[in-house]
Order: sequence, then C-alpha cells, then structure tokens
Amino acid sequence: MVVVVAAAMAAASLCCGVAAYLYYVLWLAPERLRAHLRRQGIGGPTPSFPYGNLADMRSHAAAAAGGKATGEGRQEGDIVHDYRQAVFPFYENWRKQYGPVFTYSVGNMVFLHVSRPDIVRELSLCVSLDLGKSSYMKATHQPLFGEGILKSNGNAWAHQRKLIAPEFFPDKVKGMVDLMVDSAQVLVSSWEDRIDRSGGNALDLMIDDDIRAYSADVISRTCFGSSYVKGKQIFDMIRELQKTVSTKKQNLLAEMTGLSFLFPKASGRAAWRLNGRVRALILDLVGENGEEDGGNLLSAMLRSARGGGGGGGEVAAAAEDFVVDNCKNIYFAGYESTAVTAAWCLMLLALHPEWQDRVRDEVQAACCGGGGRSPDFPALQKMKNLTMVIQETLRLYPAGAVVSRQALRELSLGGVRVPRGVNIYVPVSTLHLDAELWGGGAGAAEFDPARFADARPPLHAYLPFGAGARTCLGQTFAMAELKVLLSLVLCRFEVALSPEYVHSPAHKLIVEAEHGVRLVLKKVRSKCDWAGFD
Ligand code: HEM
Repeated sequence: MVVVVAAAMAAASLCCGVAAYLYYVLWLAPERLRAHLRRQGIGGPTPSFPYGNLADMRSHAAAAAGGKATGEGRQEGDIVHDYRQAVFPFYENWRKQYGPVFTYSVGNMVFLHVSRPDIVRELSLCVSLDLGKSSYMKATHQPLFGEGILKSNGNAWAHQRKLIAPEFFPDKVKGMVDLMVDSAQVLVSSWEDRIDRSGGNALDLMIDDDIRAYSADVISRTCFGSSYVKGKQIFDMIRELQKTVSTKKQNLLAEMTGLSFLFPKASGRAAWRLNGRVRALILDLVGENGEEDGGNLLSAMLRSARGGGGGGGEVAAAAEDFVVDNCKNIYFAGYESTAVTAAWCLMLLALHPEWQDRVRDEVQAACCGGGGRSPDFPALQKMKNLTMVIQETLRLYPAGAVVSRQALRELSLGGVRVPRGVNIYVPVSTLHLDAELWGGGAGAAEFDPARFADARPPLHAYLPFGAGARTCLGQTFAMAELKVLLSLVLCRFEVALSPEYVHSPAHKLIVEAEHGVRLVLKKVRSKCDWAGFD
C-alpha cells in the first residue's frame, strides 16, 4: 500500500513538473520577450496558446488564395511581379496594421519583423557574433544542414567561414569559368538536339529541371571535382531531403518543447534515413578525392579536417561530420538559389525582348567579336547589360525571401532593444519593392534593369545576397555561373513565354515558380563559333 501511494505521489509530482516546464517554455518565456518588446511600443497580433499566431497566418493565406490575390494566373501580357500579398499575406496585412516593426509568434518562437530602413542598415553593418542565424526549426532542419556554415553560430561559424570563403574569391572563380562553360554547353546542346528531333525550329519547354541539372553539374565539377552522375545523385537526394524537412506538418510541438523524443513523426525518420544515404555518397566522394589535392573546396575542407586531429591522415569522426555537413550546405546553398534565379531571369527576358536583344548583342560583342572566344572571366565582367538584368531579376525575385537572424545576447538595433532569443526577420521583397526606395509610383514593381546603370542601391534597399557578416559568400561564383548560362542560351536561342506559362511564385524555403517556367525556344543563327558551334 505504502509503495503504491509513493508511486502515485512520484507520478503526480512528475506530471506537475512536466506541466510547469511546459507552461514555462510554451508561454511564460515567450511572453516575457513579447512584454519586453511591447514596453518599447512595438505592437503585433495577439498570440494564442500554444501555437502563437500560426492560425492567423493560415487564415490570411487561405483568404489570399480564396480571393485569388495569389498573383497566379495570367491575363494578356499582364504579369504582376509584386507577389508579396500573394505569398506572404500575413506579413503584408500585419505591416499595414502595425507598421514596419512588429512582433508575432510561431509557437513559442518570438519574431521581430523589421522593414524600417535605419534598422536594416544597422543590421547590415553589424558584424558582432551576438547576431547569429535564427534557430527557428533548427531540430527539424538538422538532417539537411547539420552543424555546417549555414546554420552554425559563434566561433564554429567563424572557423568555417574563414575556411570556405577564400574558395569563392574572384581569383578562384576566374579559374572555374571554363568548367561552367562545359556544363552550359551540355544544356544548350541538349535543347538544340530536342528542337532538331522535333523537326521544327522552335520548342515549347519547361526549363526548370534542365537548369537545376546545370547548376548541380557546375557545383559538382567546380567544388567537389566529382562526376555529373555522382553529383546528380547527391542533389536528387538533397532535394528530397529539403522537401521532407519543409513539409508543413513539421514537428512544431517537438521544436517548441525541446522534447523531440515524444513526437517521433514519420517525416523525421524519413529525413534521417535520407541523410544517411547522402552521407554515404559524400563519404564516397571523399574517398575518391582522398589521396590527391584537387585544388577545390572539397580538398580544402579535407586538409582542414585532417589538420584538426584525424590521426595518420584518417578523417576522425568529428572531422568527418564537418566535411559532410559543409558539403551538404554548399550543395544546398549554391544549387537551388542559382537555378531558380536563372529561371526567373529567362522568364523576364522572355517578357522583355528589347532587353533580350540588347544582352544578346552585348554577349556577341564581348565573346564572338574577338575571334570566337568562349566567355572567360574578363569577358563576363564586361557584360554590363547582363549584369543589370541579373541584378533586376534578383530585386524582383530574390531567392531568399527573408534575411533571418537571432539575438544570441540582448542587443540594440536602430534604437530598439532586442532581447536574447528573439528572431529578427527582414522581408527582402518588401524592401526591394518599396516605392519610396525605388523611385515612387508603380515603377518599383516594374522590370527596369536600367535602374542599376549608374548607382549602387543603398545597403538597406537591396539585399538579394543577405546582409552583414553572414552575407552570401558565393555571390561572385553565382554571378559568373548565371552569366555563363545566360550568354550561351541567348547566343543560341530567342526566348518567348509559352502560352502555357502560369505565373505562380510560391515560397518553398526559397521563392520559386510553383508551376515551373515554360518558354518557347527558337534557334537563332549565332555569330559565335566557339566550342564547336557553327
Ligand atoms: C543567385 C544565387 C544565390 C543567391 C540569391 C544567394 C543568396 C544567399 C542569401 C540571401 C544568403 C543568406 C545571407 C544572410 O543571411 O545575410 C546566402 C548565404 C550563403 N550562400 Fe548564397 N546565394 C546564391 C548562390 C550561392 C552559391 C552559388 C553559393 C556557393 C556555391 C552560396 C553559398 C552561400 C553560403 C555558404 C552562405 C552562408 C554564409 C554564412 O552564413 O556565412 N550561395 N546566400
């Protein structure tokens, strides 16, 4: 009897303890952060227990979809580039209601949504390690990112940045352009073959998968010295992993409580299984590259890992994690964003034949005029119109929808005291489409590459590659990769929008065309005779 009573009392006190813990992490702790912000006059929608404003976000999204504010569909020649209300209706509605700085919560995670230029500017200039990457959904995304450069913070991040960034400096990228041209030739030749096989001079084509294959091939060859086949296997799996970890029924309760063992969801197990397969493939690559110095990113990571304590040239377990996690991070960071930007860029050039002609003339003058050279790094740098077209594409369709940070200690930004733990979200397209920052009126939502002709936009107005110390380290590489692809495509084809194209920007970790980009490609006679072309 005594034993039963004691057991019942122990169980009761365990339940009380768990209840008190849950009350603290799910409500009390976030409420303290919200109160801190409210005292500074920062407003926002009222959160409810336990999911914060998640239900509001879903109802805003449903209303936008029901009202066809989705930006989807297409009337004659009328494509709306401003997708903010369609893709992020909750942010837009709250911004109108509460102003450019407001707070909201997802579960127990408190967000500070900031589009006030002075705060964004200060964030762009901040290099303190106290401003880290947001830990939102970190456990769910762990199989995809591990402890690699994209999500790590503090000294671990600084070490990885120091190692990886030099591999993407302009002098390194310069030596990669020939490999990029090889990959782009595979793509344009395959499109030409398909047109020839169709018996005509033009082809209606969904371009997205082909461009992804190009992007995958470029990273495989340049960074990892790997074959197309192995690179493609890794990419296909990382893409599957990305879909698995971004399913909307993510383990939010597990994230909120930190008790992931209580919520073993099928998606979590599937992600870890996939992760095991990606890891094995990457370690195969490491094995193949182990003996020689390929002069690429993988060799640099291996050198560092071995120097870090793998005895007798062996890569120790922690060092192995370091290499695997960072390979996955680079594949993820460099693949999708570049491919999606290239697809949006071709969509915009299809809509604007005058810019297409201008860029084609410029490419032919830079490469073909000089005796039929394929584009090299100096030639790419001379292509001003192409640069402006890519910059304008990144303004209208920035792959990264938000720049996200977390205050790892209390800090002050633009006079706002941000308590430790708060996630700061800067909505990139809100700034990119701000009528005051971009020339007033409807002009901000129009495609006009000439706006980049003379002046650099101010720090707080243009953030396609992010901000401050965490800014994208692959931007020179990405610009070269995009220019190589676009110059080869435009030399060989005229592009027009397919009648089947449906304009459908959607957010899936990055903003991409939900129904793909469909174009009509028509062969043009090129003046270029480089690399086997007539
Ligand atoms: C058009 C193509 C690309 C776009 C739009 C883009 C955009 C971005 C953005 C917005 C960030 C976050 C910056 C921040 O939080 O402030 C980022 C980070 C990063 N990007 Fe890119 N990126 C592109 C291509 C690439 C490529 C090709 C690579 C490498 C091969 C790359 C590697 C990285 C890495 C490693 C980071 C993390 C940097 C850090 O946290 O220190 N990106 N990128």
